[in-house]
Amino acid sequence: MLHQKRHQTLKLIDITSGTMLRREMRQQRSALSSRQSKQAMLDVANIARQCKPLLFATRIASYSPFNGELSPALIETPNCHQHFLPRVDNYTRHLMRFYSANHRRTNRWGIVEPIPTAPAASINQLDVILVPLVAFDRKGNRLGMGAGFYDRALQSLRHRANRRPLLVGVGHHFQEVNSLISKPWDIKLDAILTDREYIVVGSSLS
Ligand SMILES: Nc1nc2c(c(=O)[nH]1)N(C=O)[C@@H](CNc1ccc(C(=O)N[C@@H](CCC(=O)O)C(=O)O)cc1)CN2
Ligand SMILES: Nc1ncnc2c1ncn2[C@@H]1O[C@H](COP(=O)(O)OP(=O)(O)OP(=O)(O)O)[C@@H](O)[C@H]1O
Repeated sequence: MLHQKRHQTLKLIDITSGTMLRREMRQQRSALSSRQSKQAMLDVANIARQCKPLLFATRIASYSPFNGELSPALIETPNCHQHFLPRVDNYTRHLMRFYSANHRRTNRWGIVEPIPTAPAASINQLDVILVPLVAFDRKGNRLGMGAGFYDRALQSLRHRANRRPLLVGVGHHFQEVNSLISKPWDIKLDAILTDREYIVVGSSLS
């Protein structure tokens, strides 16, 4: 009951303040035990089998989880022969790009990222981008870490309808909220993959 009340409150907070929602969700994520995180990792891999674009994709950008993010590490991508990871090149200029994941190091936040000499991928060379998130809604709105790295990195997709990567948000089911306010710079997700379901945005099936 208490849990339900808290959940309802969260959904209201969401409408007024992304900052508070972000803090709540990040706390909830970090509070998961390692057993729960491992189970969620197995569950999301299972659900990902319904995501056909992932099975066929040859170039995929994913992320190396930190801060309680749901790990995509066990998701099967049988046709992927080029794997990319994000790297923040300039924190103050909010510059993030995707680079080949073949050689990696750990950065100042403890996130595994490609080394400086790794080849870069332009956004349109990618088939699927697995996007980490702090909160999401079923309309494809996403709340991230709050630095605008993904929104800026993906902004070229704003007016591009064809030949664009599929943007698949990945998060725990409890990171869903009723409705997030869409900001002018936000790039919407095409789908969301959780440990419980694969949600196709705009599909009545989801
Ligand atoms: N797994 C994963 N990798 C990712 C991202 C992500 O969200 N998830 N990013 C998506 O953006 C980029 C990293 N973005 C980050 C944004 C904020 C903070 C962070 O911890 N900020 C501190 C305060 C900043 C500081 O002074 O270091 C904080 O929020 O407490 C870390 C990474 C690139 N790689
Ligand atoms: N394409 C853009 N051009 C200029 N500024 C942007 C752009 N995208 C985001 N920003 C700025 O970045 C800041 C953070 O945006 P927002 O709160 O939407 O981040 P987020 O979605 O939580 O983070 P991220 O995109 O890194 O996952 C905002 O203040 C916004 O002004």
